[in-house]
Amino acid sequence: MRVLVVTAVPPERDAVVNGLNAAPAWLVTEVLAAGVGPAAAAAGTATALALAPEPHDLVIAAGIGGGFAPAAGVGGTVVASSIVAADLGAQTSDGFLDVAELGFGVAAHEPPEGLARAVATATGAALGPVLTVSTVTGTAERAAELAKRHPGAAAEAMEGFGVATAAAPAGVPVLEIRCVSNAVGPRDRAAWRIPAALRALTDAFAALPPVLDTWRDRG
Ligand SMILES: O=C(O)c1cccc(C(=O)CC[C@H]2O[C@@H](n3cnc4c(=O)[nH]cnc43)[C@H](O)[C@@H]2O)c1
Repeated sequence: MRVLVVTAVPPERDAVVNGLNAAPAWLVTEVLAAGVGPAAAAAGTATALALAPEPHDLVIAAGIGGGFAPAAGVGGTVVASSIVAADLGAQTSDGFLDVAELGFGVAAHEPPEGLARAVATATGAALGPVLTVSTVTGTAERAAELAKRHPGAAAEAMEGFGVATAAAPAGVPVLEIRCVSNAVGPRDRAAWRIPAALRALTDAFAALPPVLDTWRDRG
């Protein structure tokens, strides 16, 4: 089974690689640090899929992220039930219109439901929408606006929708796994707990192989 994991930065890539270091031989993984933001993520994912000697069975967007209270606290893990483009659209006098409402395609990609649920169970993660934003939320007002528009939102990060957009035309299923380094809300960079989130990322990927083993046998 071939799995492409796309992170943003090298420390995230290394945390994923550490989690996979005891993975069984049937699980062949390629782990990228493609850059920050949806455009870099999409470009990196599309290139890796196109250059692969054999097709991939699964793509996983992974890394640290902001958590929405109370669903996801710092140090916790979130598995995406949907991967949502949360700030791609148009601001109007009646509010935000997403890219689907504008008639330009989809505003969310859906991971395989059973797989996402099984990964959440195996990793002790919350299962909920993960929002992709190009601008990190920095105020309570923006956090409340996003939470209202996306009921149940569990996390935000900057790459998932780009990864999923590149995987979709290749017909490759996609997951997103985020480990929470900070709360979504007023900006307080000093409060980000990056080492704890990276440790959680390693733990999440160490727990993945048995779930993928069951999934690849699904028939
Ligand atoms: O400084 C470091 O050591 C370091 C190590 C790993 C990652 C970073 C990053 O700054 C990664 C940026 C990455 O993080 C995601 N992220 C994290 N929190 C949020 C958030 O509240 N809202 C949106 N994105 C967030 C995002 O996906 C960035 O790519 C630094």
